[in-house]
Amino acid sequence: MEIFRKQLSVVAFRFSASARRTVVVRRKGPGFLMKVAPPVTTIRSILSISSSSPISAAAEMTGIALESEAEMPVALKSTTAIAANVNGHSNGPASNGTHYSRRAPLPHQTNGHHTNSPSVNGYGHHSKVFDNGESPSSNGKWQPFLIGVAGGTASGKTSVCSKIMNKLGQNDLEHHERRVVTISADSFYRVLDDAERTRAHAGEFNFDHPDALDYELILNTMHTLLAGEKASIPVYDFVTHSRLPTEYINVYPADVVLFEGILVFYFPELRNLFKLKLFVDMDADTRLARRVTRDLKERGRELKSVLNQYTNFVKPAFEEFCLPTKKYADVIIPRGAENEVAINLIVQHIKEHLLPLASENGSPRRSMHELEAALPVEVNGR
Ligand SMILES: Nc1ncnc2c1ncn2[C@@H]1O[C@H](COP(=O)(O)OP(=O)(O)O)[C@@H](O)[C@H]1O
Ligand SMILES: Nc1ccn([C@@H]2O[C@H](COP(=O)(O)O)[C@@H](O)[C@H]2O)c(=O)n1
Repeated sequence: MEIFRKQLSVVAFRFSASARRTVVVRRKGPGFLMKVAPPVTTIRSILSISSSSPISAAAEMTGIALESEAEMPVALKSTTAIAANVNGHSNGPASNGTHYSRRAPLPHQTNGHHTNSPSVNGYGHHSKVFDNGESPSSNGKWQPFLIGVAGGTASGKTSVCSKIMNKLGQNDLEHHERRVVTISADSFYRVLDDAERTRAHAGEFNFDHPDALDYELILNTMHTLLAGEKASIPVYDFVTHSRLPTEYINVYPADVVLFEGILVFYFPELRNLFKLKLFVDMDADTRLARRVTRDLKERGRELKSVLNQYTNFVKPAFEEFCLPTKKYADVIIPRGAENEVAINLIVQHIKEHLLPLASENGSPRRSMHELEAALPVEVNGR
């Protein structure tokens, strides 16, 4: 059993779709790691997982031992800010015009075994088989692993994505080096005509109906990213209910794309692009309270209009269009971003998809070692 020594004081766990057991390792003071006997608990007490999920299947077989410690709270950002932050640059004419077209290797890929040598698809390490044994795409070419994150308004979708990014150490990387990006469906509200905009300012436009979104642009963007190309997406302004006219966000090719929004599971074609579907679950009272606070503070709204909009549109549309899509989720995350255990499980799952697998002996374990050398979360297992 090999123990990995890392700087962060985080309890971590090892969970693999192929693993049959889990070992928990806890840091006890600086430089000392202690193996603790894993209390076996059922994964369903931590998060809900639909029976069709690969995680579920493994968990059913496994009996997962988990422990968690409180972490520093993450900075919670507005959805648009997250999209801009994660994806890099608001590279409109006013920006410095820096464009990145190719990802840099991860630190562990420069140590000999996984150098950045070009492959048939031009993405170097991307031309690998995933560690769950599946091809990364149906035709054998590399494709990003698309993850959908749905949930009601203010349920914590953005915060969950932000935590995932933080735990994967992506926010500390240069934008062009990131292997995971988050996109928000908020970037894709369609352009309104004058009459619609007037209604929007009066809180009388239904932004929670699927027709409020520019679905064509969403699909085009997803297909662009799946083709491994850079996509440019609008920057949305919730104060004016419109796209910023001269700005856009460049989304660079990444291994994992998180796409979050209230209706991302509503459209069948979009839904079917997701390899993993997460639903962030939070009670309606908490969501309303958070939405009021956020909309007054960040979206330039008046209390009366927020409450009217919520009663007339947000709540009914949630029940009609969003809630029924919960059944499509592979993983349901109760309590949103507070649910460290669920988020850690998802992070672990993503890490396994980030791994370049084709190591010399083809062992996923060796790839895990490499990833742990590159990512700031302690993981041990086997
Ligand atoms: N655990 C939490 N505790 C307190 N406030 C939270 C928590 N999670 C999210 N929030 C706040 O609630 C609001 C909505 O969260 P966010 O993650 O943006 O949700 P969504 O993306 O689903 O709309 C934000 O203002 C955020 O700061
Ligand atoms: N101009 C707009 C556009 C959208 N909304 C509301 O945003 C909500 C979705 O964003 P979350 O971050 O809360 O998931 C949705 O419920 C719309 O009502 C808006 O108020 N104004």
